[in-house]
Order: sequence, then C-alpha cells, then structure tokens
Amino acid sequence: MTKNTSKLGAENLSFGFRSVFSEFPFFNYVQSKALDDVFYSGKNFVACAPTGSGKTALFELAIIRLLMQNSEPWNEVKAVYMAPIKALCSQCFENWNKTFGPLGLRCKELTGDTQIDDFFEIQDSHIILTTPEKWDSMTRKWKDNCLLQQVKLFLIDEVHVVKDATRGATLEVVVSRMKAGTCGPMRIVAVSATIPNISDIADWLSDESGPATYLAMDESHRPVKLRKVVLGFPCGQNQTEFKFDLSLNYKMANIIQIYSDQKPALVFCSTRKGAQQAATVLAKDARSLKSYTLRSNYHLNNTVLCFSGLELVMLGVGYHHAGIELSDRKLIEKAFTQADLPVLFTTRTLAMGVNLPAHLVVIKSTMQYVAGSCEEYSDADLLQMIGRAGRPQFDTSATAVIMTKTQNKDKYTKLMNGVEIIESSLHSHLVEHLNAEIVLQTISDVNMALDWIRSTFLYIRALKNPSHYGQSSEQ
Ligand SMILES: Nc1ncnc2c1ncn2[C@@H]1O[C@H](COP(=O)(O)OP(=O)(O)OP(=O)(O)O)[C@@H](O)[C@H]1O
Repeated sequence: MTKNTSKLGAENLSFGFRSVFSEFPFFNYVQSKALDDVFYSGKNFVACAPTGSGKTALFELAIIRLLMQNSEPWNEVKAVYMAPIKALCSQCFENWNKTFGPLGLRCKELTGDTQIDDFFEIQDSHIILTTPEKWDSMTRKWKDNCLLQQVKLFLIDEVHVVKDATRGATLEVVVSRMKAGTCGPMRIVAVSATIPNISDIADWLSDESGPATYLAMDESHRPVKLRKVVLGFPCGQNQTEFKFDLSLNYKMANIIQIYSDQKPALVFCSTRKGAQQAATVLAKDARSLKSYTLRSNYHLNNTVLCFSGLELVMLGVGYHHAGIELSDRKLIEKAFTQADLPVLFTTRTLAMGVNLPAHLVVIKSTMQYVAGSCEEYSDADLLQMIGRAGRPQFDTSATAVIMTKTQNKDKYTKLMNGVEIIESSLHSHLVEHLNAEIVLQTISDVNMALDWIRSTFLYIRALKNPSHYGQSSEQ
C-alpha cells in the first residue's frame, strides 16, 4: 500500500468540504503530491498517475477550490467534466450528486443518452458531465451562448484519448474552442493513467501565464501493484476473428490457474454470446482441474437466479452482460463482490466505474464487435478494463492479462508499459475541423486560423515530430 501522508489529510479542507472525502481519512501519496498544484494553486494542471490511484479526488479538489473562491448560491460556479466514456460520466454524476449535492451544487449529465432539449436545466447546473462528442455538438450550437463563456473549470478525464484515431481530434478541437470561447479565466485540469510525454500535454493546456503545471507518477505509486502480462497467440491467415476468439476459451483455465493466485478473476469478452460460451468451456475444464478448485460458495437456497447460467454459477463460473435480467445481474455482481464466485466472464458492461474485487483481469481478445464489424478496443477502453484489477478497497496486488494475436503483442506491451508517445490525430481530420471553426466564426481570417492551429496539440507535436505528420524537419 502506498504510504498515506497525514499532514495532507482531509483535515486541511475547510469544514464544509470535508464531507466530499468522507470515504477515506487521508489523501494517498499521489493526491498529497498533487495537492499544491491542484488545490493551493489555480494554474492549469495535468496529472498522470496509474489506474486506481485516486485521480478523481484531484478533480474534486479543483471543484472545491472553485467553490472556495465563490459563495452560495454558487451563481458563478460552472464546471464541465469531460470523459470519453458515457459510463464514466454516469459514475461521476452519481458520486458527485451525493457529495456535492448536499453542498447546493446541481450536476447534469449530458451525453448521447440524454435529451438535447435539456438546455435550460444545463444552464442551471453547476457541474456538467459530458463526452467530447456531445460537448462538441453542443458547443457548436451554443457558440454565442453565455453558458460557454461562464465555464470556470474544465476537467478532462483520460486526456490521452487525444491520440485516438477517431475521437482524439474531437477532444482536441473542443479544448481549443473552450480556450477561445470563455470570457473570463477558465482553468483546465486533466488526468490520465498513461502519458509518457506529459510536458507536451502541459504545453498544449497552457494559458497566458505559460504551460500547465504537471505531475507524473509512475507505476511504483500505484496503490495496488499491478503485474501486466501480454500473451500473443497465433492466428492463422484463414482463421476468422470468431474462431480465434473461440480458440482462446480453451486457454482460459490455464491462464486463471497461473495468474489468479486462487483469487477472483474477471474476464472481459467481446460479445454476450462469447461470455456465455467462455464460461461454459471453463466450467467443463474446471471439473478436470485439480489444483485450482472452482467452487462456488453461492448457496442455492440464497438465490432466486432464474437465468440459464445458474448451473455454471454453482460451479463457480458466472457470466454477466446486458442481456441478463437486471435482478440476476445484481445477484451475480453481489456474489462476485463477496468473493463467492471465483470467475466471472463479462462484456464491457462491468468495465467502467464498478469497484469489484478482481485480483486478476483477463482481456480475452483485443477485438470487439461494433455495428456488425470487428475493431480493436480503444486504448481508453482497454485501460478501463485493466483498471478493474486490484481496486484499493479489496487488494494489495493484482494481475492483468491481455490475450491477443501474436502480431499485436508488441503494440499492447507498449501500451501496458505506457511507452507510446501521445501524438495528435487532428491532422487526419484537419480540413473538416477547420471548416467547422470557420462556420462557427471562431476563425474568420488567416491570422485567426494560425492562432487556432497554434492552440492545438497537433502544433506542439508537429514541431517535435514532423515526420509523423508527413512533414520534413526543414518545412
Ligand atoms: N486517499 C484514498 N484512500 C483510500 N481510498 C481511496 C483514496 N482515494 C481514492 N480512493 C479509492 O480508490 C478507488 C479508485 O479511485 P479513483 O477511481 O479516483 O482512481 P483513478 O485513479 O481515477 O482510477 P481509474 O483511472 O481506474 O479510474 C476509489 O474506490 C476511491 O474511493
């Protein structure tokens, strides 16, 4: 466990705000290290720290700082929290409603799942929780609206998504638009678990006082030590994704036996059917396993499980996906949380925001099915899944195993070790985004266009690594 620093405990906060951190008595090492920059200073700030290291508290500290500069009824308080995954927005929305609600703050979730005509409610909210895509579309519509100009604090979760081939450009332009669109000072606080070139992100998130301050904490500061393993498996030229995925089911018993330390294992599968099939294969294999006893402590008389997976549950193997009745899903989650169910196969429904006692997380295949076709998981999704291993409440060490094709092993090993430099992806979508800014009149002449370009992450990285963007260093 990382050492707590009592000097920097929650008692440093004025009385009214301590309740926000009622779940823990002390800030951990990462939070203590960030305190000066995020709480005692108002500069833009970016932190890179491992999954599970308590980065959400950094956002909360930034919000509290903003509150301390204002007074009730918080008319001047407007913060935007932006995360690439809707479930992260929902998780924060739920938590912050509980913690900031009693302080008089109104939170509003604004994602693809919410209604667009919520505008007045949004205008009335103090904390808006949204995704880059949704905020992009909203800020395009509200260009002249005072709402944008009122934002005082812009919180960016999983900021490394800026490198994502499709979503990164949206994040990048949204940040530039926010920087240009507010009338008073707007503070930016960003976090991620993986940014090797954090100083570039700090340069990008600069304001007139200079680059953002930054804090980079390596894996040694992870509250729960995480062993990361990437396993490559051969996939024949004629083998379909489906068959490759299926073949991994037969490796699972071995992997669980080697890496689980006889503790709960969570296996992420790309489809509902895949989760069921994998659970069935493991349950069969488990019968023949000697050293690892898959035995469920889940007693029949305690359960009202009515779905077809009941027999497997009794063997200690469960599956969980959105197609299962909510009540059954809750029971499965409970059984796994209470360590009564040793192995749980799940789709990504359980990846985000749920604190489960998984000592081992296995990602069975790095491909997922989206709208009928196969694509690799995004880095953000993978890190979220891996982040489910070894949550601080349950464990002191944990293991994450990624099962992928042999040819992808290096790529995922790099991702696991966080050595892949974050590059911009805006160059691939530059024309489309420039056009949008021209229509929005953020850009109305060449000088403004140049200023806009200079405000992007693309500009920072293109100067350092021109060849990546198709430029020679002389250009
Ligand atoms: N100082 C602390 N002491 C004890 N537990 C803490 C502390 N700070 C955070 N936690 C708990 O650790 C868990 C992980 O925190 P959090 O989700 O903020 O981490 P994170 O760095 O954002 O992780 P991820 O990147 O996986 O989302 C939460 O359950 C949180 O309540």
